[in-house]
Amino acid sequence: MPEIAASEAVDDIKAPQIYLASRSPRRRELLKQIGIRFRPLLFRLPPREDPEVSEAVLPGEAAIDYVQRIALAKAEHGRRLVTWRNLPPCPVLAADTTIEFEGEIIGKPVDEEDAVRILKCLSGQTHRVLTAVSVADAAHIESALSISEVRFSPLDEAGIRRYVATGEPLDKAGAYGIQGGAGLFIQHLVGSFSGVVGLPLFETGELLRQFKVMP
Ligand SMILES: Cc1cn([C@H]2C[C@H](O)[C@@H](COP(=O)(O)OP(=O)(O)OP(=O)(O)O)O2)c(=O)[nH]c1=O
Repeated sequence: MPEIAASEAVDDIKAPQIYLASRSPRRRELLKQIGIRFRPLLFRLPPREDPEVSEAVLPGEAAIDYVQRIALAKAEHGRRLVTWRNLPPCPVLAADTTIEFEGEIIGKPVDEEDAVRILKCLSGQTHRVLTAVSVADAAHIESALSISEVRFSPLDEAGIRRYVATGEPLDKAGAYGIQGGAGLFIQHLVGSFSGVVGLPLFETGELLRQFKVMP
């Protein structure tokens, strides 16, 4: 995990405004973009069979409920870590991103073939990207939701396979990164670019103002 180790050194600052309960390099970059001083709480990946926060979908759960439930659970987990580690009090921020297509929830691909299957589904179609952000301090927890519509151009199998071979889709909901090579696939976006990347900056700013982190 050199990516995490590198940002660990850069972001583990002495006087954070918030704690970040996320391992996503995209969320770290987006927080830096708006000048928030944050201290990451999560470093090494938990074992797959024992995740810190279960991301299993409940039977019949809608994407809009799912994404908000998981963002809240991640923020609550971060808040517990602050208590267990006896860290100075600061709000904790967490987020979750998921894709909704034809009523189905699409998360991260399990492997390359799954990424190919997902991208074939999204090809030539419009899907929704939902990102929920939650901020918690000892007394409160508040959340915001960003929903964007993304239209993919029709993709051929060879193009999909070339993209999947880059490795970019594997750690991303919907098996693509709008901020990366998949930018070539996006015909139309209605909503929040930063929300699709994993942290909607407008909604995040509003939440951070509620917690007096930003003026
Ligand atoms: C659709 C899309 C998703 N993504 C990413 C954002 C999220 O990091 C990821 C969805 O997985 P998440 O479970 O939301 O987040 P994560 O596991 O990466 O990080 P953490 O739980 O530690 O905060 O997909 C992109 O980077 N670009 C895109 O265009």
